[in-house]
Amino acid sequence: MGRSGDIRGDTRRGGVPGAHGAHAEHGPHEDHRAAGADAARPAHGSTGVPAGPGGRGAHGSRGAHRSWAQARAEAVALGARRGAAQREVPLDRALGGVLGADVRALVGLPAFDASAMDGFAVAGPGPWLLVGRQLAGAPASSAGLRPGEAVEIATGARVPKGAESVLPYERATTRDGKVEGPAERGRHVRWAGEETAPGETVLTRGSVIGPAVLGLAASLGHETLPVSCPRLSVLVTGDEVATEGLPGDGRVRDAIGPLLPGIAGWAGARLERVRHLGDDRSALLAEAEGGDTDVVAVCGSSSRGPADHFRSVLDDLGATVVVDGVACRPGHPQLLAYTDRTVFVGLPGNPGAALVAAVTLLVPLLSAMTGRADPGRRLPRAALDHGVVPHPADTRLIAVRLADGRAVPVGHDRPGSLRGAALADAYAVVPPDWDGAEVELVGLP
Ligand SMILES: Nc1nc2c(c(=O)[nH]1)N[C@H]1C(S)=C(S)[C@@H](COP(=O)(O)OP(=O)(O)OC[C@H]3O[C@@H](n4cnc5c(N)ncnc54)[C@H](O)[C@@H]3O)O[C@H]1N2
Ligand code: MOO
Repeated sequence: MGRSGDIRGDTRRGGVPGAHGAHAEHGPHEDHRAAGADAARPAHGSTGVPAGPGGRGAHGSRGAHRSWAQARAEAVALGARRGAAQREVPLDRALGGVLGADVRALVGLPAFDASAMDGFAVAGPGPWLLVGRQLAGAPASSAGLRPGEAVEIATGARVPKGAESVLPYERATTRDGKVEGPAERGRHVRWAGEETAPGETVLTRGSVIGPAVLGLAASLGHETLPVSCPRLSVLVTGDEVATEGLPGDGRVRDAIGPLLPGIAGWAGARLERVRHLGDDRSALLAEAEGGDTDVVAVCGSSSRGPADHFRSVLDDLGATVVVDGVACRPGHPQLLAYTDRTVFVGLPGNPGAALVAAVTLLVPLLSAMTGRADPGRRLPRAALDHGVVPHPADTRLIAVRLADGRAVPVGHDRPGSLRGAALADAYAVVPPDWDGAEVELVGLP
């Protein structure tokens, strides 16, 4: 509804008559939030936003909005406190996981003295009498070499005892069963343990298990790796939310369930299941109470409407609420809470806002649970279109493409839409006091 999704209209100063950039991202329907949402907010947050009538938000809030940076910091701190169970996973299933413990070398690398070249292993000064051949995988003769002797040797073959170097073919001359050439003491042999000592720590907890990690682990003799992987389940609420078919006539397709497996995997977690509950409070309570995962994300119940039961369910569970509202646009209705068993994250129902909330709370939480760095925070700062207007109180997250070191808004980034995010490489983080300097970027998977 309302204005075109063109970013020029949405974010450039003066692009829309009378529109402030941040406010303009909401359609006319939602414009009550431009003026009213601040008043409708929970009581004083760190952003200095005034409370609604009676000192509480118009929604009867009990909490205070966290700044966007504080909210992320809270999620990281909670994730680090909770951690995640680790289990031994066979190498062929560990790709993409996160190491739950340091990995040590079970053997030194190389594990034996091995030739680094095809040629001749030689002992003492030359010329050398050729006494045999040593191929890779073959046992070395126990006698070894005496000074003045050589064996023809293949790359990767065991270097016999007594040999001091390998003379590559291209530097050797052979005549009458003898070898000559400029052998250099110690050269062209990979000596046992010279690269990695036995017992040395080669990888640390929190490292992402990529292909090279798997190869390294195998070369060090590991069959399994300690993988730490928080388990996430998702509860999608909303009677209007359908899982198939064409949207319309009051029904929307679930756009959050399909994006969360990728978010979870990116953050080093595993999404166990997505359940659709309608607006049934008792079902939400039962699922939240009986969950067997480390983290439960509840979608579409983060506001204070008549069918938003998440807060009262958290009350019933005796949960401690850490974050109740974040001073960011979109995505301000977000929640972070925990019980002894479970961490809960509340994502707004508007899909574009849900993705912003996911990178604000869920990804930092899950990555901190495994001790890994937040995958969204790998990008350097970038210059941003100066036409972007900051929100007076909230941090804006603006979908951008990255080109030549600049962040270029892609538009289409209304809270209810994922179109902008689908086109974007990252969100540009525009704090309320933005002065046009380079902005932080939060990468998207
Ligand atoms: N009086 C106020 N009303 C609202 C405020 C406010 O400050 N004061 N904030 C608005 C904002 S911002 C958001 S975001 C939403 C968040 O509300 P909920 O998390 O409770 O979500 P719902 O109300 O259930 O849904 C919002 C919107 O999103 C659609 N939806 C829900 N789930 C899905 C899904 N899985 N996939 C696609 N679309 C979904 C739903 O149909 C609604 O259109 O509250 C505002 N209200
Ligand atoms: O704009 Mo709401 O902020 O859609 O989360």
